[in-house]
Amino acid sequence: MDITPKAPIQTQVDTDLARRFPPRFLWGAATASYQIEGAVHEDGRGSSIWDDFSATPGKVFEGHTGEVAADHYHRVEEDTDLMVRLGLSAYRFSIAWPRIVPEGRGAINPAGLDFYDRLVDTLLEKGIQPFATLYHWDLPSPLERAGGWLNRETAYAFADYTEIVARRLGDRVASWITLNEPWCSAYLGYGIGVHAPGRTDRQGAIDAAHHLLLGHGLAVPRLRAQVPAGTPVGITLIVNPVYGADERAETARDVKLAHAFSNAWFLDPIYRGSYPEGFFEAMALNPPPIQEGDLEIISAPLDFLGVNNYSRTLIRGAQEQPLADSCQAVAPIPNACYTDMGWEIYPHGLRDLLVNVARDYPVGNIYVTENGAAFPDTWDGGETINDPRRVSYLRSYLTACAEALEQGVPLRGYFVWSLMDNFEWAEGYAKRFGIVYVDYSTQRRIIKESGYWYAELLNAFNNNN
Ligand SMILES: CO[C@H](O)c1c[n+]2c([nH]1)[C@H](O)[C@@H](O)[C@H](O)[C@H]2CO
Repeated sequence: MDITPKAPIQTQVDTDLARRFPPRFLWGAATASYQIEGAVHEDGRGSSIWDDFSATPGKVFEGHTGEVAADHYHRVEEDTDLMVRLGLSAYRFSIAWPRIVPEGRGAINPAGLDFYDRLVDTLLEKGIQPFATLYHWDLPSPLERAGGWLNRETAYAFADYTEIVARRLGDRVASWITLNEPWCSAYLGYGIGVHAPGRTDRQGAIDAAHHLLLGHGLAVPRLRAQVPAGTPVGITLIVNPVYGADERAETARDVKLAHAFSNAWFLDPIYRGSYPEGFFEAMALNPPPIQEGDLEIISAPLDFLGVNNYSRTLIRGAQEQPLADSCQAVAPIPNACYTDMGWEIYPHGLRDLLVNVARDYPVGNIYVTENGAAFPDTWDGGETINDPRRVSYLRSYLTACAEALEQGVPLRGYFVWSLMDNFEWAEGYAKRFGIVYVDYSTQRRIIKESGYWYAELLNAFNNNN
């Protein structure tokens, strides 16, 4: 049965592309609590570091905050109906720790659990698999006041929070993701301060990263104890393919450093039980405060790796020995295309990283848990928004996924970022990633051309299987 809405514009139906994906491949869209929910003062929700950061003048574009965002908190029915219209088989969302345990530790807020209970039940009623991320950056403010991820205790608080959520939702959530991109939390939040909590201490980034990883490792067994046997548990990491711009030895050296900084910093402890050799020296920093047994905890076996990828890094080596986080990325690249974030569009990078990660690490299954593009979409009041560049971006990156599958990569699903336009962190609402447009003045949702294209692709896939 063809359930897709008739697109008001003719979108080329990529039936050939759809045919390249195996039966039971999951097709989803992803969001995150602080970016879409709004309702930050409702039903007992506590404050998060992103409430504090966005309220701090100069931190977020034009002082934008997540106070209202896309008002998803009040629009679950409407937004899950949108997911049905798009033909999604899964939906990746994140749970706001401050809604569940407003102080970070201690008292539980029943209304917070009730909200996600309703969301999960609604998704299941509409035939959509819930993929829950436990932490997508909205740390409860009281924990930050106690040191945040610089404080080892936060890792234990995260494990306690995880158990509370899993006890309530564990019987219905299809798959669990502990952390979203701890690299961002650690480096952007504690190292260079462009994300919450806005600290600028590179050693702090190393220490925070360790405690985020420790929280992940502590949370895994607590999750597994509360969910049905076999429920997949994983983590989502940025994985950024790094290439050399030339054949010089210093370029090869710097590519290796940049890979350690971008990827192995987290992949190695999780999947190899140790940090990459020489990494802390290459950062000219001290190792984090590792305690006996930490790496065993951190490398708890997982069922899948969630990969977030949007672009690549191209490196031109510097003569002198650089720090790992100062390797000379090359930009702009002649004849390259860029999204509105200034990220190069390079779909081969996704194929290459999927092949390399599956080869180099025992990741089990892989999901692309985020991939998408920001472009300066505008709405003229019409039935849709023409965003041909996003259609082209998605077609090219999904082709890369198909190529990776054909090379044997155990890719089990793809989540487009994002279901709808939302609060893009320090960029506020200035950057639009959605396949659905949000008119923030009215909260009206308008499916973009890319949304109709994605729905047609999923429908073609369903018709093949
Ligand atoms: C550099 O790309 C990162 O992998 C990345 C990109 N993104 C992310 N991580 C985050 O997980 C999302 O919350 C962002 O909204 C999204 C778009 O910026």
